[in-house]
Amino acid sequence: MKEAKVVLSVQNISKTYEMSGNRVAALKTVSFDLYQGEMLAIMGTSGSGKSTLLNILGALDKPNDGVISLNGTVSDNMFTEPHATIYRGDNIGFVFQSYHLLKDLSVEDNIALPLILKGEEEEEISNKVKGMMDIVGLSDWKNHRPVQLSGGQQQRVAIARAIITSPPIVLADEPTGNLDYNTSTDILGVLVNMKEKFAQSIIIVTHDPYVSTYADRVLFFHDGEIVDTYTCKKDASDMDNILRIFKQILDGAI
Ligand SMILES: Nc1ncnc2c1ncn2[C@@H]1O[C@H](COP(=O)(O)OP(=O)(O)OP(=O)(O)O)[C@@H](O)[C@H]1O
Repeated sequence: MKEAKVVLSVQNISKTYEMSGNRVAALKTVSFDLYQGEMLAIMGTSGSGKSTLLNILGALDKPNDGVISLNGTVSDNMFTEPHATIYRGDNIGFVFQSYHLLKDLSVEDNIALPLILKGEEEEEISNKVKGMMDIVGLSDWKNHRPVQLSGGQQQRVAIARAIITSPPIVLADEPTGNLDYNTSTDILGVLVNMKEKFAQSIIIVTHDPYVSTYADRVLFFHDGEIVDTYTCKKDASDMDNILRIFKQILDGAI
């Protein structure tokens, strides 16, 4: 991982919310690099700033301070429209816990949507969607509506839709949060497969230590700060190490 290219560099990001006169420091000078082809898990206690971070990285929310550079370049306009929408469209694929599929569209059309919005040619769209449905194993379900699919199949559609435009970064917020163990394993396999095939970088927010064992690195958040980092060894010790660190944070030992 050391020689890999830095795709996203997050430097001293801070975010404070003000509600009814109360100030909440959701992120306090958070810094880290995301490498090309890396799966980075974000774990942490409730309210530690994980969703806030994901929203900022996806230009859905604006930090009060700090800098984000993409491939070594800082965009001053990243958080203002229309630049934020362009940044998202060119660079980010989103995967959510609750899939966020359009219920009236078929599997095929849900996956095609980002390409249609980008104004790609019909034939190009059709070829890309067909290829993607093969990769995620949904070709036989192409005319189904989301409601006719299992949770795991719906998340496969959501992943296919997130990466159909080949974004360099995928932001996944609890992507297996609604799925059972076997289906979670299946979906994590799809994400790892995608990252290996297309050298994408994935940030995955999770409460589940098992999910984090699929990552290359885990950042542990507490009270708006990164309090520990763990590089996965990709062996049976990962689960124990991740659980131990998380428990120490919950116990207040870190
Ligand atoms: N829009 C908002 N307005 C005010 N406060 C907010 C807002 N969004 C988040 N916060 C506060 O910022 C802090 C961080 O919230 P955030 O949702 O990022 O945490 P989280 O780690 O994702 O939590 P969880 O694991 O419970 O989803 C919390 O104290 C939360 O109450």
